[in-house]
Amino acid sequence: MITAQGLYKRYGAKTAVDHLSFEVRPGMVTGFLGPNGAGKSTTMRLMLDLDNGGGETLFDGRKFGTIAHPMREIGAVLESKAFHPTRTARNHLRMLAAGSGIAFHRVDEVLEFVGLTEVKNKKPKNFSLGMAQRLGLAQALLGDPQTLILDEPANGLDPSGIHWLRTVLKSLADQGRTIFVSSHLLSEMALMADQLVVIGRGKMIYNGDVDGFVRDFTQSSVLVRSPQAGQLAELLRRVDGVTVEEVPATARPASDDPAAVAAAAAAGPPPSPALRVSGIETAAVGELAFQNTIMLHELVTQTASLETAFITATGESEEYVAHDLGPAGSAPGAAEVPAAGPPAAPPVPPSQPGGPTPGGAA
Ligand SMILES: Nc1ncnc2c1ncn2[C@@H]1O[C@H](COP(=O)(O)OP(=O)(O)OP(=O)(O)O)[C@@H](O)[C@H]1O
Repeated sequence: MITAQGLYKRYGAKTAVDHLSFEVRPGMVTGFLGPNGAGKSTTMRLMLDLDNGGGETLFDGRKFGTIAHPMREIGAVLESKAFHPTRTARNHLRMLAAGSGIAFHRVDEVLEFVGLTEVKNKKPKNFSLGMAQRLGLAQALLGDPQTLILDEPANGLDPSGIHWLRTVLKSLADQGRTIFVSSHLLSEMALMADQLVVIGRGKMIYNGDVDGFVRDFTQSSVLVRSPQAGQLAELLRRVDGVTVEEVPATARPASDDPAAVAAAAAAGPPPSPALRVSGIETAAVGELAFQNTIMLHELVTQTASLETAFITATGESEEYVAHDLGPAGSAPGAAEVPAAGPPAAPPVPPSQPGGPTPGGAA
């Protein structure tokens, strides 16, 4: 169990972490979320006594500084490439093992576990970000610790690496360990985390279970499909606080397109009309339909995603807000370029997901 009390950090006039208190319980994965610059890394550094600031963090009742061999109790990765520049991956871990009284055979075990056996005699300075993350996790697991604190461990991993990481962290939690992990991959967090600590501008926004976060910051709705949708909509609109929206039917193919007509025929009759209803429980929609002998073809609760909840919860506390990019050449004076001058540059396209990022990591 981690107990953080009143964590606080200022950089000059800026308060990076503003009196944060929370608990991270064993036997589950706790996700640590917040927009860029929210104070996640600073909080993690404070927890591990790597930064000066206010507040106190206890690990199973003890301060980090009083633990004789921290690596054997707390495994942490805060920097993805914080390795010795000239040692091989294996020697880097052997050096750490020696310092904490950990048997050398454990080094080969953890390297095997994270899939780096083939490159164990290579220098990590040449590792990709994903390989560095794996080595970081190997380092954190070296002392078989009860507690793991990981800052963005999925950063740089490929999809199968991310899947593997999720399986590893969940199984470590199932063994009763305490796992505190930050990530910007919300879909991943939705699959991995049981509890969440969400911060914005250094302040606590939410501390509790994942479902509660989505419930608190989004509105769920009910999708109901019925051949008598119009009649049901009328009844629902009479209930206080209920809003009803008609869901447009999927566009039908143009009748003169033989391939589209054949595909539509193969797909069967069009579905009955649907309504999206908010402000009422799913069961109550079903009961209202039943009492009025309205036939239903579908009745389902639609829950918003963790991403939607995150954007709603942290929208006000985003530190870095993007703005629209105008077309190149729209700067003052651009219009005054003489017609005989060089042609204007084409508009800058928006960056593609996964595309190169200036100055970004390889
Ligand atoms: N060494 C420093 N000197 C001055 N300001 C700093 C320093 N380190 C962090 N900050 C500021 O403190 C705030 C919190 O930073 P921090 O890196 O903890 O955020 P974060 O949530 O980890 O962000 P990200 O998701 O982008 O990694 C930011 O406004 C940052 O600019």
